[in-house]
Amino acid sequence: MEKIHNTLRDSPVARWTALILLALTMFFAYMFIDVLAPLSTQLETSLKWSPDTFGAVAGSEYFLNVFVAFLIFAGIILDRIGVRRSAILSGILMVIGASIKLYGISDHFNAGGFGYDFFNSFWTGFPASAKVACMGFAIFGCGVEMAGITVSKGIVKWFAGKELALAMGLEMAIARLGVFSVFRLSPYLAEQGGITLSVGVGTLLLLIGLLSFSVYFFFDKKLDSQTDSLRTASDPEEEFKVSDLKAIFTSKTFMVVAGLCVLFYSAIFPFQKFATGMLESRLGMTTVEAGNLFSYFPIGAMILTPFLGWFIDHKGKAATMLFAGSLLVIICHLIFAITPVENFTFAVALGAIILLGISFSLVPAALWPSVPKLVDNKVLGSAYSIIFWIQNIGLMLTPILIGWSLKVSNPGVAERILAGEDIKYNYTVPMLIFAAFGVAALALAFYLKVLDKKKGYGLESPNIRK
Ligand SMILES: NCCCC[C@H](NC(=O)[C@@H](N)CC(=O)O)C(=O)O
Repeated sequence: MEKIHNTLRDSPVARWTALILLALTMFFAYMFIDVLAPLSTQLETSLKWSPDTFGAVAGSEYFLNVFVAFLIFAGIILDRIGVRRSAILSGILMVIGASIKLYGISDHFNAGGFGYDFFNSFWTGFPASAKVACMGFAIFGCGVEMAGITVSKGIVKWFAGKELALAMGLEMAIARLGVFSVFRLSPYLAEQGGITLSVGVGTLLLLIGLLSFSVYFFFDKKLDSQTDSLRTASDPEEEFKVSDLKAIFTSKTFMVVAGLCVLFYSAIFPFQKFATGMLESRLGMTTVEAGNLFSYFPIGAMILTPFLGWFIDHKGKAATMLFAGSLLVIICHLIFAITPVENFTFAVALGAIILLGISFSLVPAALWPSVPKLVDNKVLGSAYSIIFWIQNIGLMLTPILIGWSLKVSNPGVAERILAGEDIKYNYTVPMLIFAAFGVAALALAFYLKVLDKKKGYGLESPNIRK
């Protein structure tokens, strides 16, 4: 009897293999997200992308998700068609979007290739290459965010009641390894064969990611068929209805988590896009050196996140971790913002980057496995999609705000760089803005702790109950 009731998720080999397949695609996806991040200086000289153009391209990843509310639809689609089909759909979107972005920055397009004249004929202050890159990145953004919620729901499907936070922590660790790799690889590839080579390799890797999702498809199908055959007539699967979403939008605690998420991540992901430029400016480094230094950030997060996930599974304390992580992000950004030039040494920068890595482990490790404690499983895909959607609004606007603040707090610098002068931006104002996001996140983390205590969601309790 014991054996008959086992499904694929009860086999550690099967469920960890499923995790690796999902995480591998996210590894390549996270590489692609930041493939241009360490190349801001080259983009400014070769494609005439000023900081605000660079910020706009970075923010375009979220454009369709936010304004067309694609993410909300993606959550509904996920809850309706299930994890495996949603995974394939998201993988295809990522490959299409990446290919368009690749075309936009290619020499072929910029030498007057197909569509160049059209994209060069309007809003001439914004380069044609950036317009096409934005279009491609917006489509890629639909794919990567859909993949993110799909993978989260997939992990809950395989690991609920088991090593859920550890599995999510490992998936994020593998994604961080992608960010680390791209900060090393992208400047190197750009040096060898130009920016096109960096983005070209990133696009090719996304194809491999799509293949990995395709293999996962069969694991997921097998698990569903086993679960269906175990389900009795008296215990049918709960159908998802769009009206169920009301419960999510009206939950105060859920909205506090979503608010904390957008504020915290706005202080992290957009910072990643500007960090290399900031380090180049503050430490007088080359792009490659700054990229190498900053690559310790995702590595720190990569090492710590699974341990913290394990801790949450066995000991709990997720709400406390959200508070501690928010506090750390403020300290780090203030170090970057206000440490006087003579004290801002390599060691100080490295210390702040490591602290930021710890912060970036604490919050994600605690936040994502807490969501299933707040909502019903049948709306879990939609719950993740709503959090992502709110988060995406911040992730889209923040790079634009930071790029703009960098430009206006450094009057005339962009023009002097374009004229060939070797001068640097001052990053004080942008870094203070990042610190302010941290302060607001800390306030919400405190409120969440209060709410959890009052309403007993169990955010401080372990996931695995003995
Ligand atoms: N299984 C964990 C899923 C969330 C991971 C989280 N990513 C995001 O929040 C993305 N929406 C951000 C993005 O795509 O830019 C993370 O910590 O990486």
